[in-house]
Amino acid sequence: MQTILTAQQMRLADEHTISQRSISSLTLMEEASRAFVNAFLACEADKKVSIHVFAGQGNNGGDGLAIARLLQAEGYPGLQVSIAAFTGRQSADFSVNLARLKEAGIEPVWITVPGRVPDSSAVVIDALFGSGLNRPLDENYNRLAAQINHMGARVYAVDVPSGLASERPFPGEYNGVRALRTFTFQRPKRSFFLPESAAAQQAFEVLDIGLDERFIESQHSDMVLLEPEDMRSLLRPRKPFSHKGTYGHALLVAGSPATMGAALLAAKGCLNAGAGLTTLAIPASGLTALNTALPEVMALPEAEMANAAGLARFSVLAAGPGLGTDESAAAKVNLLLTTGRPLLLDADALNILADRQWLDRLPCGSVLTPHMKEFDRLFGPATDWNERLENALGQATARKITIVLKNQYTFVVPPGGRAFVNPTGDPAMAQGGMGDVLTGILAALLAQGYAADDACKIGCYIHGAAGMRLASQQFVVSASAVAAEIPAVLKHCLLN
Ligand SMILES: NC(=O)C1=CN([C@@H]2O[C@H](COP(=O)(O)OP(=O)(O)OC[C@H]3O[C@@H](n4cnc5c(N)ncnc54)[C@H](O)[C@@H]3O)[C@@H](O)[C@H]2O)[C@@H](O)CC1
Ligand SMILES: [K+]
Repeated sequence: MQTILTAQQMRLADEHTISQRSISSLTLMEEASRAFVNAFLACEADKKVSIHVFAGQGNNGGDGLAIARLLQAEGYPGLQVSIAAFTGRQSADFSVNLARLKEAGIEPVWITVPGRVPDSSAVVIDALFGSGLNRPLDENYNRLAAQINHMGARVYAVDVPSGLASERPFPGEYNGVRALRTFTFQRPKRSFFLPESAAAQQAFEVLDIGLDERFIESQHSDMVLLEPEDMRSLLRPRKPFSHKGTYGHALLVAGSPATMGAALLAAKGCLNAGAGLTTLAIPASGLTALNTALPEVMALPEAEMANAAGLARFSVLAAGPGLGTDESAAAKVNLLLTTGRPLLLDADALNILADRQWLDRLPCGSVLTPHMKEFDRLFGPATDWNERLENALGQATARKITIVLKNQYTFVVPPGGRAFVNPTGDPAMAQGGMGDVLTGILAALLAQGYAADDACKIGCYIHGAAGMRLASQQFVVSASAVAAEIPAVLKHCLLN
């Protein structure tokens, strides 16, 4: 796991590293700039490309000037450097790098009043502001950013796209530089995981600049990034002499006559993520489809969904995919709530909770898997994703539940004030049924005895990893293909 730092904590990590390694901040800046240049070389190998570096006067600008000098030494002749100096003072390391730039024979252009910038460059390096940005861009910088965006160049941002705040995007429409790619130092910034950052960058890559990892990991943070190694330590291998009873019995209450596919997808996810037994509670009209498509899965006769005592034999109770929100669906959710046992609820089960105001009946230890709209219906509207995430952090702790807030980067939010960011997934997975498969996977992991937070971390990770594996070969990835890929992904996560 990687702790995601605030801008202030990042500064402390810089200072700590500088004193611990007995190096100057200038040396660290040079190392960061070298790391940027190495990553840049991999993307822009043609040395004849025209490059325009836009630098501010802080340390991000200092990086920009060092990068320009290093790129010239790498043999890129077509370099221009512009320094935006509408306001503000030069940082000490900026000043030294300005002198070094001039020594290297590069004379920068100073932009002190708004005007037209030359727009012929194929590549822009954006080093106006980095993690020091602490207020929205004013009109001058906004205009410059608009001109850069208008150039149609391939924009590489240094550390942070200029205009994007590191912790949480500023309210309102994004008015900064729009980067193709950000090369960010040591850690992704917290705002990169919030969907509003899509306006500022298409992708980011993290560069190790040698900051002290022990110091970074000792910092308190409300956001932690999951990594492949976490799966290896969380996942448990199948045991010798084990049998189907060892791995739990999941009940999935799902499906309606028109949406039986959702129930089947959830059941397929559950089977493939290793539940010992999977039982589906579906309307009778779905039985033929179930027996044909998934012969391993059992069906619970509808009459048994009226008796809470009969549910005691299941090790996990899950509901939602394709369930509908009518009276009979609500009666099933009501029955599950009366058991007083932790529940796994998704999709329509969440809508039922919201519509009937049953949220306060939810037992501690439950897991909810809403996407944005479902979350807002349950917990109230939010003006932006940061507010929504903070609400999720508060709700999970207050209600002692785990909220899986789904998005490109899904947030697993257990009680305790930390959101675990899932890094896996691919746009090829943007298709109906994905959430149903995730619910089945989570049910299987809970049935196998994983704690709710661990089940959600593993489940989200392997679900996205399955999609990524398939997307490396395919344009689009279906939900049933993701479910089918899960056993191989689990094996890979355990072994690697
Ligand atoms: N501290 C270090 O040792 C290192 C810092 N590095 C670089 O330093 C950057 C951070 O540098 P700084 O802290 O100097 O900050 P920036 O260079 O991001 O910004 C410079 C200054 O601009 C001012 N400012 C903030 N918002 C503004 C706005 N909207 N309009 C006008 N002025 C505004 C602030 O006073 C800020 O300090 C990182 O992003 C990274 O690129 C790297 O060189 C690695 C090492
Ligand atoms: K920048």
